[in-house]
Amino acid sequence: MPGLFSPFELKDVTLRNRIAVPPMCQYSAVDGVSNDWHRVHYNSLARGGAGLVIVEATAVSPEGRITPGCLGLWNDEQAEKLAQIAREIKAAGAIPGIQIGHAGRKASANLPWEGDDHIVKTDPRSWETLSPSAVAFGSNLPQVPQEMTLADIARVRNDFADATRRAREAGFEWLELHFAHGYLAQSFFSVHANQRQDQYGGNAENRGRFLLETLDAVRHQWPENLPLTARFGVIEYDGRDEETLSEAIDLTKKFRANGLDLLSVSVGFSTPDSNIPWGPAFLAPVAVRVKREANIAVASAWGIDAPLIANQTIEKGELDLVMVGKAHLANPNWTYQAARDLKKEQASWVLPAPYAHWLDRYRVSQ
Ligand SMILES: Cc1cc2c(cc1C)N(C[C@H](O)[C@H](O)[C@H](O)COP(=O)(O)O)c1[nH]c(=O)[nH]c(=O)c1N2
Ligand SMILES: NC(=O)C1=CN(Cc2ccccc2)CCC1
Repeated sequence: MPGLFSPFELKDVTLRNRIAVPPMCQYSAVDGVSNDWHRVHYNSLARGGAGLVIVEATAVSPEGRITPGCLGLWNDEQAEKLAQIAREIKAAGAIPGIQIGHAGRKASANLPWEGDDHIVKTDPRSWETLSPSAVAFGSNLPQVPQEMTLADIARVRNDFADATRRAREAGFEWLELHFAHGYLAQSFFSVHANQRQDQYGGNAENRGRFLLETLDAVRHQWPENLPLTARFGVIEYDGRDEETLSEAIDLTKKFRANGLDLLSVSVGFSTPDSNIPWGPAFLAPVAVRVKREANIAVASAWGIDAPLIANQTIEKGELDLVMVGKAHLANPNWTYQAARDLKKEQASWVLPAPYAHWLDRYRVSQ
């Protein structure tokens, strides 16, 4: 059986295969509350056969949203609506995951298809952004954020813990902390964004402190028997990669020692002046290095959407989980298509009975 379709056990959770739908913002919420767009979206992805479906970046507080259209988990109404989505993902045979995060200095932005830039301050929809230091990202996000006080840091850490409790009560079985893509946690780790002189800035240990403290606060709210994971930008492609990777691997070892079960390896996106080597599975070799050197289960994404390549990364023991993003927006049944490409005939292994029964038996076309 192709490695891609082998089950994956992590703590008390078993995924039916090694395919995950990574979090992908839908920018379709009002006041952070999910609606029918999200229900149909996540149901179709779960019915498509992936082993794990991770709900998009969900903000731990109102100012932690990237845009006004982002989901939140800072109140009980949001949690109740998300609980229905968790139930429906599970009913379709996938494990329900959710990513929680804080957008930091990338917050208060227009939807991607409405500018993808900071909302002008005179617009009542805009809000003040927070970051380790008063340093703007630049480019399309020029707003200078407020430097966080120690009280801000403690509050946001508690917001992560509260959102974790709500995620657990909503029935999610896989938690992913958003420590990547230039958002708040990544910014604390970044030499570009973090110029603090206190215990949260300067050397790599200090720049990792917020992430470790947040992991610790979350771990106390998340059940010991369910996977606790993080998506972390381990490389920036900013000319400092060896140093960043080495620091990131050291921090990942500390994450593992403090209860992290898997790392979803990604890019930092902390500076607009990066030189990303876009291409099929470009990040896979970096993920393999993190897996080997930090000795932790890893998932990775970024152009790993050719079934043969995806299957190869699993069978060669390079990745434990493949995250297939944009390809799932084009085809929610990507997993079924991959099963056919890999000649794993039994559609019933990846699709619900109303579809699989007929596809298994009466396929006249190729
Ligand atoms: C529309 C959309 C929205 C999001 C994303 C991407 C896209 C296209 N991505 C990144 C995504 O999870 C994935 O890592 C990348 O898209 C790379 O994988 P693919 O090359 O698309 O398979 C993303 N990543 C993340 O950690 N949290 C998120 O909420 C989002 N949101
Ligand atoms: N919330 C997130 O983590 C997001 C990540 N993205 C990563 C990305 C960067 C560049 C190209 C594609 C995707 C885009 C949208 C939101």
